Amino acid sequence: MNSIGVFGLGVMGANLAMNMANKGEKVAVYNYTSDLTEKFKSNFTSDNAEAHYDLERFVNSLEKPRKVFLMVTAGPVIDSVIDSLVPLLDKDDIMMDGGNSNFNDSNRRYHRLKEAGIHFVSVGVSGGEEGALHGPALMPSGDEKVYQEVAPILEKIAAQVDGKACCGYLGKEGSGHYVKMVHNGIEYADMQLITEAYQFLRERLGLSVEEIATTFREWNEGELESYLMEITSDILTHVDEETNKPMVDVILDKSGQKGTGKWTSQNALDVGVPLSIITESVFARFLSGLKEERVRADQMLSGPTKLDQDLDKQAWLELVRKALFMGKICAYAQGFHQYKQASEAYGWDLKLEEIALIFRGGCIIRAGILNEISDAFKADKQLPNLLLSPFFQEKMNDYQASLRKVVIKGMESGLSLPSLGASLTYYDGYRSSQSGANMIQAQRDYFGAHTYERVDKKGTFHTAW
Ligand SMILES: NC(=O)C1=CN([C@@H]2O[C@H](COP(=O)(O)OP(=O)(O)OC[C@H]3O[C@@H](n4cnc5c(N)ncnc54)[C@H](OP(=O)(O)O)[C@@H]3O)[C@@H](O)[C@H]2O)C=CC1
Ligand SMILES: O=C(CO)[C@H](O)[C@H](O)COP(=O)(O)O
Repeated sequence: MNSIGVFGLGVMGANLAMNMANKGEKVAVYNYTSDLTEKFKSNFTSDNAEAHYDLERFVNSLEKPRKVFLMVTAGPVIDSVIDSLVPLLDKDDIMMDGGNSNFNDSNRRYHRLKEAGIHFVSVGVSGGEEGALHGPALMPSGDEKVYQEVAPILEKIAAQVDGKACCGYLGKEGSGHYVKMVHNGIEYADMQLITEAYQFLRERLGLSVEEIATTFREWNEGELESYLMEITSDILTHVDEETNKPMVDVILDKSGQKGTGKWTSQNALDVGVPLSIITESVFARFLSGLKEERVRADQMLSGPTKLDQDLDKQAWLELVRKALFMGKICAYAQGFHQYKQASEAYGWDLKLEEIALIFRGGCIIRAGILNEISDAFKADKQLPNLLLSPFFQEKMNDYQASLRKVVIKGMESGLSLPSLGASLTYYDGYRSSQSGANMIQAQRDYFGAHTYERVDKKGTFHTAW
């Protein structure tokens, strides 16, 4: 009998199944069309992997309670796969969904399957193809007791950092997919911030692609150490064989997106979290999609005509490095604020320090600084915002002037820096003991008699303006 079944042998499913087999699990695999099953069989031979072409045989090859891991296209496909599996499963069997599913769908599926006596575990998966094969970050949720039954497999196949699996029970219902969704939001912000730093270095400081590759490699050895920094410096060393130009210059500047960043921003509006950096990163992808319009606008709309003197390269490199680090921390602060708020709103009891530990390995946003982020939430379970922890408070106080200089210089030069700009605006807004909201309240009361509170006495007031 097999200990687990993987349904879906696309990029992620095939690699996860190989990972499980390589770690000693007896894995049954199935794909709803036979082509990918054939491909899997020709790419991978192992005594631990058994390919099936018949769904019933696939299910019956599993030891009870059966554990089926779905790795198929997120959305309605998951529901149709669940529909096909439910009649073949027994009470107490366990279904896991590793796709990038919307957490609202996962909540619905959890309750629907519960009624059918089947346990549902949402498993956020990050790490791409390589991670799936060698060790992804896994973000599981559902019933804790049920998680304990699948934990030995999940924790074995996950990435390991300092002897700890990048996998752990996160909370009830579909909270695992929620954690993965916000992970992707942070991923969008991190990518956009690196891109803006790259644009500043190239377009304003005049560095060559090779110089930026070297700079990013050096930065990756310090506090900016991260997977995204590493792959960006590598991307910048690639040359297109056809044109002999840097690969990055032959790629069309229109970015795709599959929806998780947008969902993160949509949910931030629902739970009331200022998620400006991540949301600006989503908007930047939308703006990038308007390629033809942007080309037209470039010919019609003017920017600054004259740039000031040449900038001191060494000094500005350090300013940009600090600005990038600060932007990244502000993006993490927003993402973790969203976890905190959602945890309260949905009654999930998410452990922020555990989430940061899971992100340390396997996933796309893995970064050295996650140790400090975890420490900050561990030291103060009630910490309202990462920026208020002693470690990050000191960093922010030290780096804010750099971020300010880079944003001002970039904007003055006509560069569009939505996420660095949003980081600075967030930082200044968050540290403002006096916001402009008194004026908003006055305006609301003026046109709509919405009332306001006063600074000098308790109560609700209205003025006959
Ligand atoms: N790629 C990545 O980096 C990551 C992806 N994910 C998530 O993992 C999941 C799988 O992604 P990935 O492997 O990249 O995608 P692929 O496109 O490579 O694979 C999709 C899988 O879904 C199956 N599928 C599609 N339609 C149906 C259907 N109607 N019924 C049954 N099966 C179907 C496909 O089978 P067939 O080809 O035969 O149609 C295939 O096995 C997605 O939810 C994705 O969001 C999560 C983390 C990272
Ligand atoms: O989940 C992932 C990484 O963590 C997937 O690669 C996802 O597709 C990335 O999102 P997008 O395609 O919207 O950029």
